[in-house]
Amino acid sequence: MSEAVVAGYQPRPELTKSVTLPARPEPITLKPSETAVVVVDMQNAYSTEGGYVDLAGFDISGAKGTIANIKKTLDAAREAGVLVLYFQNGWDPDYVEAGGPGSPNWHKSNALKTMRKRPELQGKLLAKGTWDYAIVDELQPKPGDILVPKSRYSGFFNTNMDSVLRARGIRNLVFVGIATNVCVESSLRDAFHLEYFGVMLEDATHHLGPDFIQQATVYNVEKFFGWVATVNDFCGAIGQAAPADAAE
Ligand SMILES: NC(=O)N/C=C\C(=O)O
Repeated sequence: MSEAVVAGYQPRPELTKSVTLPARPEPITLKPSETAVVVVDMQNAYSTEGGYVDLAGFDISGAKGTIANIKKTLDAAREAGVLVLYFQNGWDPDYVEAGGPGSPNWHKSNALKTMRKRPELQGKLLAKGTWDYAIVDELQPKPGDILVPKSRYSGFFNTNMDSVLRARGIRNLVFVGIATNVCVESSLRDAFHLEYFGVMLEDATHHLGPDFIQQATVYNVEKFFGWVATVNDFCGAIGQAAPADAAE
């Protein structure tokens, strides 16, 4: 059955107009109706002083600028009718979803390791319902956005992400968030293997670790897994598709 004959279905022809996004290694053409912006783990844990990665000893001084650039990206995306999806990383308050010693996650998660080293933090890091788990105030989801909870680095693993996207005919994913080299890259790689076209906005992502690690992911995405673009280029391109009355 064609979607257009379903009662109550309201096609929005302006969203099917293609725009060309300047990107590396080459420009990519996107239809807003087939595109989603994926906001990766913009929780206090990853971008606010006193959150998990700060307590674990990572430098998050660049996170404020990343938040501002993501906000700009989301404003432009929503105005153009582009779907916005949020990943939210973490586990139940008892950390059952984190896995025990039989899970590599138990051994590699710096949140779990930090809590084992500092027992007074137990229950506070990345646990559902805590300040650490919450999305930062500046980027609170808006009506119509979709939230996908996840318990490992890739937002496609053990989540409904693929079904959510396929049900809406989404083919292109524009990734922003923290951390470039962990959850952003893991999710973009999985997106590639599931036949999605992944774009990373390099100035709306932030890395965990030395600066060269940001460049390593940019190289990987550009060369092997997708496309790299900037916030200004994305906003400029997607603005071409925004309904004429949206700016009034
Ligand atoms: N959101 C992320 O990239 N997370 C990275 C590390 C972690 O969650 O421990």
